Amino acid sequence: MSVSAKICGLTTPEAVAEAVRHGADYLGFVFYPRSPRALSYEAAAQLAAVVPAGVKTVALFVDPSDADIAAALQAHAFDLLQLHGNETPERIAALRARFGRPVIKAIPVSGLEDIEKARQYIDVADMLLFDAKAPKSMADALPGGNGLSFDWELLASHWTSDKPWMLSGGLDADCLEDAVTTSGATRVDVSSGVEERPGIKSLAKIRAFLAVAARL
Ligand SMILES: O=C(O)c1ccccc1NCC(=O)[C@H](O)[C@H](O)COP(=O)(O)O
Repeated sequence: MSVSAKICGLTTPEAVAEAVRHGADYLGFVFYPRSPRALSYEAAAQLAAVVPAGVKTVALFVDPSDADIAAALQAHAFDLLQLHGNETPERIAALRARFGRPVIKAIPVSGLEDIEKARQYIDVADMLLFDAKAPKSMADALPGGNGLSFDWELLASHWTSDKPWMLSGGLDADCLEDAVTTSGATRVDVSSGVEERPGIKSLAKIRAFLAVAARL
């Protein structure tokens, strides 16, 4: 059994092609202006246009307006929406209904209470993405893409729902096997761990990450 993989924060045609060639299942495009991976809708649409049908394109937002999502979907028919902010269950239900796209809801995790809080999204999101919550002391933290991990054991011990979920936060080719074995994840997501520096993906690290995912 291989583990499904999402490569997030892609910014160049070369990185998109490498991720597709080596078996990524999902490709994420970040629409959050403060991110070093942020793209315009037009730039992301150009990258996504060459992605083959079997690979899902994901448009990532933080507390978007309806107009933000409409503009992205007008530029390209992204397959899924990923919401990485403080979106409520009601907001997610409304966005799903309006835009007809499956929603991945990111859940920031630092402790057991965060796993419990995720339950409120089970009925409205199509998939959950458990990501590390940045500590308050990290002044320049983003809502995601910080290269931080959390205690993977929390998921194995406390997450009991059948709702599809992804493990995220601080993953790379070196820790992926341990992360998957410890958490029980069957889907994983990475950004910083396949980069040379923030916003610049490493083709070699993408290959190495996807090779581990494929053999797990
Ligand atoms: O990647 C970003 O810059 C980003 C900015 C704002 C919200 C979310 C963001 N990324 C979300 C992702 O899906 C990342 O892949 C996830 O947080 C894991 O990141 P990393 O720990 O760097 O692998």
